[in-house]
Amino acid sequence: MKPASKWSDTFRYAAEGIVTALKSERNMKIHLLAAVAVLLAAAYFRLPGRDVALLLIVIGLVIAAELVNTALEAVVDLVSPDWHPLAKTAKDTAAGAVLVAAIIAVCVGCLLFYEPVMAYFQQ
Ligand SMILES: Nc1ncnc2c1ncn2[C@@H]1O[C@H](COP(=O)(O)OP(=O)(O)OP(=O)(O)O)[C@@H](O)[C@H]1O
Repeated sequence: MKPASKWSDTFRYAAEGIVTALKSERNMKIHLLAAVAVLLAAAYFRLPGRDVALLLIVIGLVIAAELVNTALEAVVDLVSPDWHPLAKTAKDTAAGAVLVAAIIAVCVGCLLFYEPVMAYFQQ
């Protein structure tokens, strides 16, 4: 039986997974840059803590969806390197999950930034 891994190993493997996804997935880099830009904008417009918490939730949702999508792509490429309709379904639906999360994140961002941005330009 495989020996139980330590907590530190668990975190290290998870960090390796995140770094691998960041290096290999262009979309992951875009999501991360967008997240940093949104959080900087939230600080600039002094969004209340509750709104920042909502932004963190949707940012986490998008990044987690992209990580799962990356994992699924790797598994599909491993088990089905040749074209297969089920491989297509798996990859397309996983990509769809990222798209849904990203659309929700953009909607939440628009709702939260609308008032402070309008107030800024009406000054
Ligand atoms: N083995 C396969 N069988 C059938 N269709 C596939 C297969 N591999 C990829 N595809 C199709 O090609 C699309 C792109 O697959 P690919 O592995 O290149 O993902 P990707 O474009 O790199 O995704 P991402 O941008 O999220 O990294 C999939 O969504 C799917 O429709």
